[in-house]
Amino acid sequence: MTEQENIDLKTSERLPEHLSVQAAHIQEVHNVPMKVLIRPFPSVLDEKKVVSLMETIENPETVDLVPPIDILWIKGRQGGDYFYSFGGCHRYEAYKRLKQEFIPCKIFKSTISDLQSYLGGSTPDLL
Ligand SMILES: Nc1ncnc2c1ncn2[C@@H]1O[C@H](COP(=O)(O)OP(=O)(O)OP(=O)(O)O)[C@@H](O)[C@H]1O
Repeated sequence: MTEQENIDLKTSERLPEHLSVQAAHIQEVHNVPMKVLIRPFPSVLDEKKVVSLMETIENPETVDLVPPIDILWIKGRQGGDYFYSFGGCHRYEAYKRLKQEFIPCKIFKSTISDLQSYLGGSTPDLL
C-alpha cells in the first residue's frame, strides 16, 4: 500500500462554494501523512501558540479540541495526486515538532485553477 492509499480518497468530494459552510460539519476527517503535504508558503508563527498546541495535541484528553486542517487535493494531468496545505500553520508546525507521522485533515477536491488562485504564475505543471 502506498502512502496515498492510506487516505480514503473516495469519500472526498469537491464542495460547491455555497455548500462549504454546511458541509464543513459533515465532511470526513482523514489522517494524512505529513510527508505528502506540500506547503508552498513559509509560516509566520507565534511560538507560544505552537507550544500550547503541542501540549493540547499530546494530551489524549484534549487532542480533540484541535480541529483538522483543510487541504486541497489536486489531480495532475497524468493522474498524480498532490496535497496542498496553505492555512493551519500553527497546527501543522505543532504536529511536525511532535514528530507525528499523520495529521488530521479535511480534504477538498480541487483543480489546477483553484491552485492558481493561490500560486498565480508560480503554479507548477502537475503531472
Ligand atoms: N492550545 C491551543 N492553542 C491554540 N489553538 C488551539 C489550542 N487548542 C485547540 N486549539 C484550536 O486549534 C485551532 C487553531 O487554529 P488557528 O486558526 O488559531 O491556527 P492555525 O490555523 O493552526 O494557524 P494559522 O491561522 O496561523 O494558519 C483553533 O480552532 C483553536 O480553537
